Amino acid sequence: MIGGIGKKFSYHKTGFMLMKLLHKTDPDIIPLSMLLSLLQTAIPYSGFFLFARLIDYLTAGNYDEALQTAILLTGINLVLGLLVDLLNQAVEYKGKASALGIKYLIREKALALDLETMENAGVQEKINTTEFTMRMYGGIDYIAKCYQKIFTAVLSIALSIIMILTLCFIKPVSSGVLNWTASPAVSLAAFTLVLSIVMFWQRGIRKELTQKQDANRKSHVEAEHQLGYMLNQVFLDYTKGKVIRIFDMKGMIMKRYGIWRKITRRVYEEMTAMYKKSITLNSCANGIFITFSYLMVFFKILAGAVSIGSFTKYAGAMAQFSTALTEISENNSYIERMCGYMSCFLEFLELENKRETGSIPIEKRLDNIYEIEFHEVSFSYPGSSEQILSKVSCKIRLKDKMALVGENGAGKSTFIKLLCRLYDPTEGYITLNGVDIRKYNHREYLSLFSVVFQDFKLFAFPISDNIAAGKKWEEEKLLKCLKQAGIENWVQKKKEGLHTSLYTVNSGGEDISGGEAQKLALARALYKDAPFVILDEPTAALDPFSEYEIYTRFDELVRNKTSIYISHRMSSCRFCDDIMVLRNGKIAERGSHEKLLEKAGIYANLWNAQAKYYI
Ligand SMILES: Nc1ncnc2c1ncn2[C@@H]1O[C@H](COP(=O)(O)OP(=O)(O)OP(=O)(O)O)[C@@H](O)[C@H]1O
Repeated sequence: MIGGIGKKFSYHKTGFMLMKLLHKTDPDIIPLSMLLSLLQTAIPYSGFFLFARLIDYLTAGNYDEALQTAILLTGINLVLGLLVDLLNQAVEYKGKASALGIKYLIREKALALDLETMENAGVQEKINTTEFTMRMYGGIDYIAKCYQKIFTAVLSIALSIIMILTLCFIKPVSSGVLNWTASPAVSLAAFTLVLSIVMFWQRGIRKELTQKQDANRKSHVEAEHQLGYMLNQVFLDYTKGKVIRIFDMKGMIMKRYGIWRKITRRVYEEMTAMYKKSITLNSCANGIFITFSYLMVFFKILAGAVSIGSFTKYAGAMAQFSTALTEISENNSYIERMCGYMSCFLEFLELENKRETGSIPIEKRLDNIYEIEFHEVSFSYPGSSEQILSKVSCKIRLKDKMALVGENGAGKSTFIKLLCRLYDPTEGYITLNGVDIRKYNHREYLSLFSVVFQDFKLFAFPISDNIAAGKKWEEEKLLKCLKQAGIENWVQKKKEGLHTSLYTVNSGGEDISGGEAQKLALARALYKDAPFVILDEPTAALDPFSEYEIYTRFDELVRNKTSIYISHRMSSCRFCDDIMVLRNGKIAERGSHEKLLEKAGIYANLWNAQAKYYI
């Protein structure tokens, strides 16, 4: 399932799978948490037994034994308390470290997935939901903590049931009405009845809470996502500051922010009211059970079934039982809330890379004889019915300089995305040297292309990492590519040279102009030295001199390679051997510059329209 916040897994199945994942990242956490639960349970119960004994010794006047019991009680409490503290810290620390490891897993998967899947709105929603949940409510370590608390509560319940049943079955020694009220049959029946009422009540409270959480989930995630966008990419993104000021967008931005803030506030208020209600109702259920417990023990003491010292033991066990029921109910609600969100994370991890279908390696050819052909290729973007390309068939001629021309939105960039297999055709297929490109190993196939995208992206990393794309770089080759792109002098003037960081002005980096950035993007494409060079509007931000230089060096830049050039500057297309004109999703015209002018069709119209302004 790709789209939306799904509920593919049940809450506890999600929880179980998350715990498995946590166990994989650190196999110690779960055993340590279980040990912690055992110790946490041992503290109150050892206390109940020893305290009961202490009171009995005191009431019987056995002061020596009373003193020994008091010392034992204090010692056990001290040792267990210390161990619980140490274990708690270890589990907490390990949990946080694993949560970071799991965050790393998300980022690694996001980079490994194919672009088509990552662009899908449903997938983005899954990532947003996971990130938001971990930020707002804690990560998988928090869910593990809830499970640990539930485990402690279950242990506590098991011990208290044994004690309560023992108490129920102890027969009174007195006669009359007390004999009847404290009899095992009545004690058992009363205990079962009160327990059923309390459990039924708590189940109702939890169900209502879960329904409310489910209803609020979608709007909550969307509102938080919008607020996150406003905060990180509008208010704090100084590069948008000039547009905001020139177009006086402050009012509009604050209004939008206000709307989303109102939605989040409403969600929080509703959830807080619901939590308050559930805590109050749980406390009432708790109160009923504790009152019943005290009465039962009280009757047993009056009927002579147990000693006065046993009051603390049995009443304590019953109070523990009731608290443990509430703990289970509350932590179950937290788990349901978290797992409701975090099931998205598991669905995201399950997504498969659509591009990892092929395995044929790409033949390494020094002669660069790679021939690509489109066979009746049609394409619509996922989720859209609009056909961007329709039954396009064409061969990209070997080592030609080809130009792709067409009006805005004609599908030129889409053609390139299909060629590089960032997307697969909806119909038809593409071949490389006669073999369907889906059969090739995708990473190897991608290595054939060097592209300067229209929206080329540089990163706030050093220039060297931007150009060599993080690979081990050779200085000489790097400088040569920078020179070919016309930006070598600019880089050499920088104090840090190739190590200069881009954009991070606040921490010693360099802010760069649009044209400089485009030249660096061109240098990156040249450094890759792939057999296909694709340049999508590569000179749009360049000044006339720089553009002229690139054109004159174009032959040298793409020598011995197949190149595809996309530009709305028609004059640049004349350098190309083959021009393809796209219109309405089809190849409307194809030929050399001279041939297409002669044809007096779309290309000639585009050429003449532009030529008019340059005469
Ligand atoms: N990721 C996407 N999802 C949906 N539609 C898209 C996506 N990318 C592009 N389109 C649509 O596909 C059509 C072709 O876009 P494309 O970018 O291929 O055109 P182009 O010829 O390169 O345009 P331009 O000359 O303006 O750069 C456009 O209508 C565009 O809105």
